[in-house]
Amino acid sequence: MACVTIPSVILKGCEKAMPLIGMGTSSYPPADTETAKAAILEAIQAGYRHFDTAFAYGSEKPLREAIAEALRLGLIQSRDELFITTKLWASFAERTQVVSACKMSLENLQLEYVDMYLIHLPMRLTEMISRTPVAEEIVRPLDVKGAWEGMEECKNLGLTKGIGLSNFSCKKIEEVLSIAKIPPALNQVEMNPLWQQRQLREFCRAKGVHITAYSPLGANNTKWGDNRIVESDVLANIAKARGKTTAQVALRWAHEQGVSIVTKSFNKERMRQNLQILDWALHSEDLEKISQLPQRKGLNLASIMGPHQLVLELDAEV
Ligand SMILES: NC(=O)C1=CN([C@@H]2O[C@H](COP(=O)(O)OP(=O)(O)OC[C@H]3O[C@@H](n4cnc5c(N)ncnc54)[C@H](OP(=O)(O)O)[C@@H]3O)[C@@H](O)[C@H]2O)C=CC1
Ligand SMILES: O=C[C@H](O)[C@@H](O)[C@@H](O)[C@H](O)C(=O)O
Repeated sequence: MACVTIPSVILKGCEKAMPLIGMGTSSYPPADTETAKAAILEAIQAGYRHFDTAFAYGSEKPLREAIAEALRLGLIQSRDELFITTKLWASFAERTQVVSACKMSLENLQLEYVDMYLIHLPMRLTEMISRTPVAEEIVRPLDVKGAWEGMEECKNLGLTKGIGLSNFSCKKIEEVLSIAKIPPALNQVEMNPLWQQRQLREFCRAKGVHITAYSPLGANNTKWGDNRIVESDVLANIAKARGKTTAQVALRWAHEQGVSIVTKSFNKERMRQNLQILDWALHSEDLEKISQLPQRKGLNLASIMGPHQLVLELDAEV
């Protein structure tokens, strides 16, 4: 089967162009190493070159094994052909720990550098946790200045080609911009037809911060998502009219908004289907219908971390 070529975007302060569609590696229930590795290899064969991982997902090691295997098999000639994003976990989100946390991820990945390093969440945990929800005492506000200085140090040391944010609101991004020597290249947030992020996108456009959409399919079949996108009648009707699947309509919609996408499928057919969104377009009446869909946030941090005051406040920010 043919391998799709995915267009890339040049990001502020990032030395490497980022493919506009990336493969997510956060799976539920968590995939075992062999399953994740096989899926990533399959994705490379399908044409994916951007992989989104995080210290917290436990998918850095399977990704390392898949990269090594892809090189062995000659699916790629060099690691440089891949764009690897990983994330600073909240338990290490303070000035003195950022660089060592980045090195820990590099060790897990067996890479000399990643292409993008993101602050995973706009909060700090005072302990390493292996399960959620967490106790309220360990949840702290993020020291934005200290954490961002640590991220800048990672970039200056050559541990990453670019640095950015994830799950940051307009207010929190403003705080970063007010102290940044290197501005954040992007903010990775939930975005899909049912949570379109209009306000945040407008703000980021004005500030030159790129948006990456996560859970573009609403993360169906995971504990942090639901089936409201893949089972939406409005999207299904548009899909029928265009001869596409509902998932492709959701992904094409995000693509047409000028954002990049990270979406996860460990299924050979679906991961290929999700790349077939580049050579057709939604009609203006489709876009009109999608713009009228009622909005609801899918991923609330409080449902993961616990309904703690600080977490509820973060969830309320846009
Ligand atoms: N920064 C952050 O805080 C967050 C980042 N992320 C990142 O974004 C990635 C993608 O988001 P995610 O939350 O996984 O959700 P997605 O919206 O990408 O949905 C993934 C789910 O949809 C299924 N699926 C994939 N393709 C199709 C299809 N064509 N038709 C029907 N179902 C499909 C997958 O199952 P199957 O594998 O069986 O196909 C999986 O259950 C994550 O893997 C992670 O890397 C996600 C959440 C938070
Ligand atoms: O333990 C918590 C989880 O890792 C969660 O907070 C994040 O990982 C987020 O859902 C994501 O998928 O990026």
